[in-house]
Amino acid sequence: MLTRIRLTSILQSVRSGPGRAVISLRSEATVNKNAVSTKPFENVPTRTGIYSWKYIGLILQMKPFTKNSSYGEFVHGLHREYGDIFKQRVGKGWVVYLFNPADIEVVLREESRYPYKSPLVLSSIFEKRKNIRPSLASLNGEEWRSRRQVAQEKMLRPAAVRNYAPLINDVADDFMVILKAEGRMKDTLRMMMSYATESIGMLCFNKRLGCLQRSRESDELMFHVRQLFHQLGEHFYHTSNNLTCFLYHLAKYPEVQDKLYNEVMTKMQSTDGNIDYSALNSMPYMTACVRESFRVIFPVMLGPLRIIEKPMVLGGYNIPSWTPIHLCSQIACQDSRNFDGPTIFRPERWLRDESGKRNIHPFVFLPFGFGVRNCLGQRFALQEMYIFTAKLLKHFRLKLPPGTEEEDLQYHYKTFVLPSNTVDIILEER
Ligand code: HEM
Repeated sequence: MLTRIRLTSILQSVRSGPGRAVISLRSEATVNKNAVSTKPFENVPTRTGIYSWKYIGLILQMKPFTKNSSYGEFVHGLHREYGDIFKQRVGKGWVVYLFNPADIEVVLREESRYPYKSPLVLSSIFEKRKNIRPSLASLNGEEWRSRRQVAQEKMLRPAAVRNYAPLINDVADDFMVILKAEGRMKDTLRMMMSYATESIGMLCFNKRLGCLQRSRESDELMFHVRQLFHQLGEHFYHTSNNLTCFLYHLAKYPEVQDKLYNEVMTKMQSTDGNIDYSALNSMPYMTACVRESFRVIFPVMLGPLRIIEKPMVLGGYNIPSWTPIHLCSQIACQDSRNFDGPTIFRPERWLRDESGKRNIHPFVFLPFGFGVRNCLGQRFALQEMYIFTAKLLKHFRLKLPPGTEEEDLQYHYKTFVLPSNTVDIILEER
C-alpha cells in the first residue's frame, strides 16, 4: 500500500516538476565540471530484468512477490546488495538512493531558494480525498515559499517558541499529578498523544481541552482536534511517537536515565522547576540523549526526499536534473562507518570533546531534514519533549515491566515512526 502511494506521488512530482515549478535553474553546462571522469547515469547500480520495468518494477519487489513488507525494508536490502548509491525504477522514471553523508551534503548544499520535493505522501492523498487545502509539506514553488515565510516567522524564532514554554510547563505539571495517581504509563503512546493534544489546545486557544484524563470524551476530542488541525495537528502527533520511543530508551538504560536525572535536577535548581527553550541550550546531556534516541529509532522512514534541479555528480555518477533523490539518513545512522557500534545506545557519542569537536559528519543525521525546507515545528517538538521528560524524571524513576528489560522496542513506519506494540512503562516515585 505504502509503496503504491509513494510511487504515485513521486510520479506526480516528476511530471508536474520542471515545467511548473518556479525555480531558478542554472545552466546545465556550468555544472558538472568533473563529468568527463565520472560514469554515466546508465551505470548507476540497479536490479535488472523485470525489476527495472516501468511502473511495475518496484511492485514486483514487494510482498507478495518477495518478502519485503515495506518500502524501507526493500531499500535496506538494496543497500546491502549495492552499497552507497543505486537507482530504482519508480513509475516511469528513476529514483536514486544515497547513503554516503558526503554525497548527501552535495545535494543539500546545492539547494535553491525553493527546494523541490515530493509531497509527504499520505498527507497529500488525504488532502485530495477530502478536498482540503494542501499542507505546506505538500506544496512546491512560489505557493510554498509565501506560505512558509509567514509560518516560519512564528514557528522557528526561538523567542516565539519560548513564549509557549510556560503553557507547556503547566500542561506537563498537571500530567504529573495524574501519573502519580496511576503509577504507570500502561499505554505510553496514547498518553503522549493526550499530552500533545492538550498542548495544541494551549498553543492555539490558550485553553485547556481536558484530554489528560482518559475517557471516551477525551478520545473523541483528540480525534476531532486531529481532524481540525490536519495541517499541523498530524505533525504534533509525530512528537508523541518520538517521545514514546525516547521514554522507552530511558527506561531501558537506567544508567543513562540517572545521568540525565542529575543534569535535569541541577538545571531545575536555577529555573524554579520549569524548563524553557534557553534552559535547554545548557542541557547538553538531554540533547545528546534525544539525538541518540532519534539515531537508533529514526523518526522518519529513510530521510528527506529532494528532486535535484540541475545535474550533479554523486557517488562518481552523473545524475541528470529532475531526478528524485532519497537521502537515506536513517540507514546512514546505522552504519558502522559513520557511528562506532551503531546498535549500542550511547548518548555520550554526541557530546563534544574538550576542544569542542564532535567526530560526526554534519550531514549524516537529519531527523528534521535540512535547509530552507527543514521541519518547521522542530523547536516546538523538542521543547515539548524536553519539558515533559525533565518533569517526569524529576518525579519518577522509569522502569520496564519485569521480564521485558531485554526486549527491543518493535516499530514500523507510516512515513513517520510508530511503535508496533503498546509501550508499558512503570513509574517509581522518587
Ligand atoms: C519529533 C517530531 C518531528 C519530526 C521528527 C519531524 C520531522 C520532519 C521532517 C524530516 C520534515 C521534512 C524536512 C525536509 O524535507 O528537509 C518535516 C517537515 C515539516 N514539519 Fe516536522 N517533524 C516533527 C514535528 C513537527 C511539528 C510539531 C510540526 C508543527 C508544529 C511540524 C511541522 C512541519 C512542517 C510544516 C513541515 C514541512 C516544511 C516545508 O515543507 O517547508 N513538524 N518534519
